[in-house]
Amino acid sequence: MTSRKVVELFYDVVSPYSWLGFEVMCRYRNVWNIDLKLRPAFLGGIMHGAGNKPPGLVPNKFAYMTKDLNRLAEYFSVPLQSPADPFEVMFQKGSLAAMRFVAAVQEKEKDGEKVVNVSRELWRRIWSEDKDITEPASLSEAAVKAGLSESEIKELLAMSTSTQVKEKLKSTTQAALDYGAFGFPMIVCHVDGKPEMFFGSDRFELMAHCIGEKWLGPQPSKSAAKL
Ligand SMILES: N[C@@H](CCC(=O)N[C@@H](CS)C(=O)NCC(=O)O)C(=O)O
Repeated sequence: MTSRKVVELFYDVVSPYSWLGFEVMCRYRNVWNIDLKLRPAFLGGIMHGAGNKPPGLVPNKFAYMTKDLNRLAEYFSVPLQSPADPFEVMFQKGSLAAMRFVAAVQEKEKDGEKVVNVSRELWRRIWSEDKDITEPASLSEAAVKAGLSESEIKELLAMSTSTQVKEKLKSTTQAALDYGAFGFPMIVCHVDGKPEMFFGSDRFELMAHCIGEKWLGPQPSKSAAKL
């Protein structure tokens, strides 16, 4: 077997398209010969640093995205549902506290699955159940569902406001900007020592081609069973 290609996934739980990208990459991490590195970062910092603005602020794009996300939820089999007030959720409440919490989980926990599970539970809250992700009690509920213990959660909540964790989130966000990010999800595939950057959850076929793998659709285990 040739050595595994490193694939970095930059994401923020405020981004519904990142949820789709995340679930697909989690499904493919044992199908493709890749070493998937999760890179939780802050989309607000990307928008600011890249001089971009969220597509949801353009009324026609917002209307299109709402339809697009409904279709994609079904296509990707991800239980994504828009919250009642997406503007409040995305632009007023935001995800800074949540992403600092995910960064703390990544900093402390050796078990990478905890980052996967906590991220997924936060997405589920904001993009499926229309629940808050800004209050410590909300982060705590997500972490309990992700299987973390009360004592772990207490320590992680304290860590998430520390300078060390704030700097970690900042530096991951800066790393994404350095690769050329202007939005999320962003996937960086390291091919022959060169980083190849892909924006969005709609570039998997092209990405697979670039890393010499096959795109088997959004649910590779189901397609493999059919072959
Ligand atoms: N076409 C992409 C759209 C992804 C997308 O719109 N991401 C938002 C965050 S949820 C973003 O960062 N957009 C920046 C931009 O469109 O310039 C996909 O299907 O995944």
